[in-house]
Amino acid sequence: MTVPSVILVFSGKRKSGKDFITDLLQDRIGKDKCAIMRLSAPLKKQYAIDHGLDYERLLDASDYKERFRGDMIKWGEDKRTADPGFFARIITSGPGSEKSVWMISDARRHTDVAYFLDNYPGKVMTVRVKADENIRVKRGWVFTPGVDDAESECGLDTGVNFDVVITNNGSGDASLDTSVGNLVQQVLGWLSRDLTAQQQM
Ligand SMILES: Nc1ncnc2c1ncn2[C@@H]1O[C@H](COP(=O)(O)OP(=O)(O)OP(=O)(O)O)[C@@H](O)[C@H]1O
Repeated sequence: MTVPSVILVFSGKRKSGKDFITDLLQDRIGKDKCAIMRLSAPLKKQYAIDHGLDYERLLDASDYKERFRGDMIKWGEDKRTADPGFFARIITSGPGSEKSVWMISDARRHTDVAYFLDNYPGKVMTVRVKADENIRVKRGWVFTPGVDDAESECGLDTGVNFDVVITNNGSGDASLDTSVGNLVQQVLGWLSRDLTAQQQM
């Protein structure tokens, strides 16, 4: 099993900007050091295969993805209930797993967070991305019953003491720059501590 120096486990509501923030962090930390891993990626691939669908179209922000979202969520929940580490194990053994910083961009349930905390003690930072509802609407979010009130959206609303909370109401927001900058510094700090520890071994 590859063990990175830092694992950032992200969660947040739809259109809060999880992808935007993880992309930003990856640019700042460096693509050579940092991988973005999506728990939903193998879910979509396997769901597409099982249901004869177009995998590429499930990945983008199209209506196609929205049409299948509800059923796909249920299918994934059933898989995760049977084996909570099923998707996490797939993404952490694939491309990018050799890098020292992993960013899991879409944790949804307590079992997702628990998987990383249990398997990588001392390496995990939990990060919550937040955005005001009106901002999420401007980004295209429409409340969808069965999706936005499901466990996959609300499972982490309570019960996790997030290590970092990022408020992402827009790129002109100075607090966004500050919180991203602080997180980058923390990650670099963990990386250099790990490097020093390895050199002393
Ligand atoms: N700070 C920001 N400045 C400008 N645009 C942003 C910002 N944050 C997010 N966006 C834009 O808002 C849209 C939604 O963001 P993003 O895809 O990152 O959200 P998400 O939380 O990953 O959504 P989902 O859960 O639906 O996949 C994207 O078009 C993204 O570029």
